[in-house]
Amino acid sequence: MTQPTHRVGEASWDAWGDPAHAVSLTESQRDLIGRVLGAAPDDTPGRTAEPDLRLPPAALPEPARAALAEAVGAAHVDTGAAARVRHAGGKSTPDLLRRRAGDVAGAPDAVVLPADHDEVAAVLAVCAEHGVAVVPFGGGTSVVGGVEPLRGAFPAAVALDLRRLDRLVAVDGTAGTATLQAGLRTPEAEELLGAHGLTLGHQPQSYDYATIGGYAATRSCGQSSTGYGRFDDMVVSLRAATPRGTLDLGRAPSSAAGPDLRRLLLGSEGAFGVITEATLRVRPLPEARHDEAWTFPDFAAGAEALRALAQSGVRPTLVRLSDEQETFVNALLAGQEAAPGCLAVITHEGGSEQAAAVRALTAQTLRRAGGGELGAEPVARWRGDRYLAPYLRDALLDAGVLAETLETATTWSGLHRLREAVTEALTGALTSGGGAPLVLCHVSHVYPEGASLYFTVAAAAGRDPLDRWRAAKRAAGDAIAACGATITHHHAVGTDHRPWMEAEVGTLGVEVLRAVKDTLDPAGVLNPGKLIPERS
Ligand SMILES: Cc1cc2nc3c(=O)[nH]c(=O)nc-3n(C[C@H](O)[C@H](O)[C@H](O)COP(=O)(O)OP(=O)(O)OC[C@H]3O[C@@H](n4cnc5c(N)ncnc54)[C@H](O)[C@@H]3O)c2cc1C
Repeated sequence: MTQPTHRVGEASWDAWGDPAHAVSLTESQRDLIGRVLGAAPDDTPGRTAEPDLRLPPAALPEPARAALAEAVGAAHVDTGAAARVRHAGGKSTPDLLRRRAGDVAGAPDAVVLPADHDEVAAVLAVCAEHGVAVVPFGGGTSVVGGVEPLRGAFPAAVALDLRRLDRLVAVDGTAGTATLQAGLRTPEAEELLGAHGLTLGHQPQSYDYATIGGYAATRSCGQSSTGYGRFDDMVVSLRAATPRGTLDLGRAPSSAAGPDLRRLLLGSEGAFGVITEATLRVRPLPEARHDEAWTFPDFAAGAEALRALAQSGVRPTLVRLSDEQETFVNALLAGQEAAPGCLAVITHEGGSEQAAAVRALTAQTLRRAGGGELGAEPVARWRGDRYLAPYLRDALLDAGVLAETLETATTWSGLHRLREAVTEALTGALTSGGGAPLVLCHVSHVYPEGASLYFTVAAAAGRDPLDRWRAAKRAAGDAIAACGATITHHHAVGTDHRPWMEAEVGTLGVEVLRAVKDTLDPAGVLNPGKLIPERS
């Protein structure tokens, strides 16, 4: 059984993905949105056409441009408007709102496309010498401001686009590992691995565009994390270029040789170095997959069932539980009658016998916890739409709806308090004359000790949707911190979560991060303004 390998075209500059997959809302969806949220497209700022964008002239000093051209070849230093606009930021709703409004003033001064590790190292040396900020750019799917081309103290910034690092370097079938270059996107990585009968099993919703290097740099977590693990847990070794030289980290499946320095690069978000390749644990392509949807009377019962499952040691591949509101809204959007209760999606992949055995054990646990089986069909529907859902956000923005997501994680003991607190914060911040927002939530990843909560918010955009979202995000972030939960389970820190980093790791923790940065990047050119809080 192969993993999805469909190819998508170049992503749109002001929307999620391939314009060929753009969707429009149906009349009844529009009607529902108008009635429930009081949203209307006419109330909302329109969309700027690409030819009407006003881009400031590229400010890259000529000696720096010439040195970069020498490092990677003149054809791979692109100062053209199209390239600069497509590297102006990531794919959060605020990113898209800014670009739709024609705000690309912060676009990088050039896009640099190295071919290999040595060229990446050469680019970093040039940028450090000439004082140019350098923003590593994988798929550009960051939703936390991670690829915003901030200049920091420097007059210019370049986006370091890793797309030319796109090779499967080696496969060790005996060890079950594969070495992949950082710029490989998931569909291409899976196609290369599939030819060897292998898979990574990493399936975030940004699957079509995100890259191996981006996953490592953000500690990404795919939807099948229960079975395949988080991305950081798949990493056996890493190679990274830094302004001070190369780091080759990891040489055995496990080691006691001091603190695990791989973990310094995992989640370093381009602030410490540029990951150029990773050796990853891979798995045989699954022989079988069993999909099963379950229903629970309410979210509390569903969460309790997932806790029992996670603590039983039985590991399905994918576990996800929507709350009552999300279950209801998803059914309406699919044009179906909404049943009461909460929907859980569970899948099992692997060898035929193993997948069947785990499925039976899962069913036993969930039945005992009060779950009812709904069969495979709701999962097939969810699976068919899961990589298309982000296109819906663009259609909602067009329809005058502010739609965004955020995520966090905590222990099972704190889960309900966290869900309530974040829901209250978002509802309080986004309730206005137009009505209350919709706040939907699901458990997206489970662990024996706790789970992550993923919130989807929809509200009338109004005249200043950016300002509305900023206030809502601030309220939600404060609520998360007050609950003692993590500010991010898998989206990373970027610019957006920086204000809560000190609460997350403590003052001394921030100092440690600064010390590492000062050692690896003494000029401070790597991805300024991300991850590490400003010195006060
Ligand atoms: C619609 C949508 C759905 C998403 N769903 C998920 C999900 O299910 N799970 C999940 O984990 N995330 C998800 N994300 C967030 C995002 O896809 C992840 O953070 C992903 O890991 C980013 O990969 P990328 O290649 O696009 O990195 P980019 O966005 O290009 O970069 C992210 C950060 O990493 C740095 N970086 C990139 N490449 C390198 C490198 N080689 N070396 C050093 N630093 C580097 C960048 O400078 C930046 O700080 C989603 C995003 C969107 C828009």
